[in-house]
Amino acid sequence: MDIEEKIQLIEEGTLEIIDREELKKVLEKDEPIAYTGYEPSGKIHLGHAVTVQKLKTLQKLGFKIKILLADYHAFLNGKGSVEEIAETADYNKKCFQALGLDETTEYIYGSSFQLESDYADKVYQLATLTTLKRARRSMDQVSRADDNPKVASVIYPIMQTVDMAALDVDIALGGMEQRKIQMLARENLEKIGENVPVCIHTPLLHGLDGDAKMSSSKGNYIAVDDSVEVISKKINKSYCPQGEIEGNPMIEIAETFVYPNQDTLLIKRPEKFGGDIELTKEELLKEFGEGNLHPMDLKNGIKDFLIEFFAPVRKYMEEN
Ligand SMILES: N[C@@H](Cc1ccc(O)cc1)C(=O)O
Repeated sequence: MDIEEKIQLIEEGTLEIIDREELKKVLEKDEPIAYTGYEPSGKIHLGHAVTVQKLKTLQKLGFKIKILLADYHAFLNGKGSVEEIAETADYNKKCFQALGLDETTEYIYGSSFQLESDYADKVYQLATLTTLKRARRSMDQVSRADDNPKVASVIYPIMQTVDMAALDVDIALGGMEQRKIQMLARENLEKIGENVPVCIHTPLLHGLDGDAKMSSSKGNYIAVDDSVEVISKKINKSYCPQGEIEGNPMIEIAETFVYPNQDTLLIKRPEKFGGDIELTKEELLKEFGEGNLHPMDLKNGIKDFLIEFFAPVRKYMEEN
């Protein structure tokens, strides 16, 4: 595969790559490193699966993958004690493995290197170079709104920046909510003479309730290890207005998980409602957008897809 083809694969389903020219150089390296950090979270859900899917693509292209289980970051963000968070991190690691990242994937706990003197030295350097305003602003979509923010909230983005140097990454991948932190990191790493990674951002999924963001704290997600019954129940209840494409979580799931993995979506219907149909992405968008496909039918197709798509995850979680 030539470099242009690789870039196209990486670009598919992303919102932005900063920047494309730098990515070309990274792709010429022998074993480039890509990373994503995750605050340990009660459940690993479809939102997380968006970046994991992209990491799998990068892995197939020869990247070394590092997954940061960002325990100290979760602690700084008020998610519990470091010990509690470490336990959640172990469970998350198993979920990532179940999602099909191979054995070469490295899982790294933040706390395993974030106390080292070299690390601390870089944090202090960046603390002198970063304005409070910019650090705070970078956290807008990562921490909950707070009228009286803690110092922790400005240490957080600085540490995320130093992670990139400490883990020696060529690509920093994250959802669009990470954008302000990642852009700050690019500027700051350059200032302290560190390698500046290419930043790649993937779209955020709407919650099943139609909320702007799928998130663990809102409970509006499908977890990758949800049972068949739970998937069915959640999909049946989810927001899916007839004829509406924008902000429709069922359409988003089709675009993000169905079509990158298969050409058509099978929708089973009783004969009296027209019988089974198989739709390409273009057909689905047209039929649903024009109001010709009933939300219940779309939901059934998505439900059947997700049940099958995550069957290997449920199996892995049971066996391990
Ligand atoms: N900020 C990320 C977590 C993260 C932490 C440290 C990093 O180096 C990278 C990512 C989140 O919101 O979940």
